Amino acid sequence: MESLTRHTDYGAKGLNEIDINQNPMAQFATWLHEAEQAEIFEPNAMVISTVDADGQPTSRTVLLKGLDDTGFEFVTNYESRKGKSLRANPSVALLFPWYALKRQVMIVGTAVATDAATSDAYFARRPQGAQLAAWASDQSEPIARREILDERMAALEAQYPEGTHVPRPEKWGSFRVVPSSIEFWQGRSKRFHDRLRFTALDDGTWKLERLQP
Ligand SMILES: Cc1cc2nc3c(=O)[nH]c(=O)nc-3n(C[C@H](O)[C@H](O)[C@H](O)COP(=O)(O)O)c2cc1C
Ligand code: PXP
Repeated sequence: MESLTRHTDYGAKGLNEIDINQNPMAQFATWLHEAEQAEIFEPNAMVISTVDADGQPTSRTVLLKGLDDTGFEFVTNYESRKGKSLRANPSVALLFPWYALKRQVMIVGTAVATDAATSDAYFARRPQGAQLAAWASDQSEPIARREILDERMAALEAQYPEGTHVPRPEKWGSFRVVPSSIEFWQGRSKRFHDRLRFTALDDGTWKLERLQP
């Protein structure tokens, strides 16, 4: 396996304290826009790590669905494995792995369920198939056969013909991750990378530090 011994050079493009936006959410929006421009697959995909009631960490990918000065939003099933973990422990880590740009963004924060109106508004914008899938799936629970899921879906499609209103299941909705730190990582040659980390201060401002590669 050639990839295991490869030493790819991550290039000369740096990240410095002068050029970085002093508002990390604005800096994040710039990098997300650049990931979109680079046409990488699902630039808004992020890995979210949670810790369950027993202290066991787990990670999985979700899509970023909203971004503003207060945090990062995603949608999921509140009764899923991650939903249960977040009820027990709201601490999370987010990772945006933009390898094609030799970049990653690492966020530490706290996840809070949004209000029902926010979840309703997003659910209403989803394609009907995805709305029905949210009803059909008890996310993260084992099931004996794929056919059972397909039968559930067929029954839902009969109940809600194309174009009819599908209400949001209560078990499904959005979370907002309120960041306590945001690190911007830019890969550089010789594994001598740039790392700039913002930490939220009590007065609402951010402290910026450079970390060693
Ligand atoms: C690119 C990608 C995007 C995904 N986006 C979501 C998402 O936004 N919400 C979600 O619940 N699951 C999403 N999934 C599925 C999750 O990775 C995961 O399988 C699911 O949420 C169950 O996780 P859990 O059992 O740890 O709760 C996505 C998977 C991939 C590969
Ligand atoms: C199970 C699941 N829920 C939610 C999402 C994200 O929301 P949406 O389907 O509205 O893009 C995804 C995206 O892959 C998903 O797989």
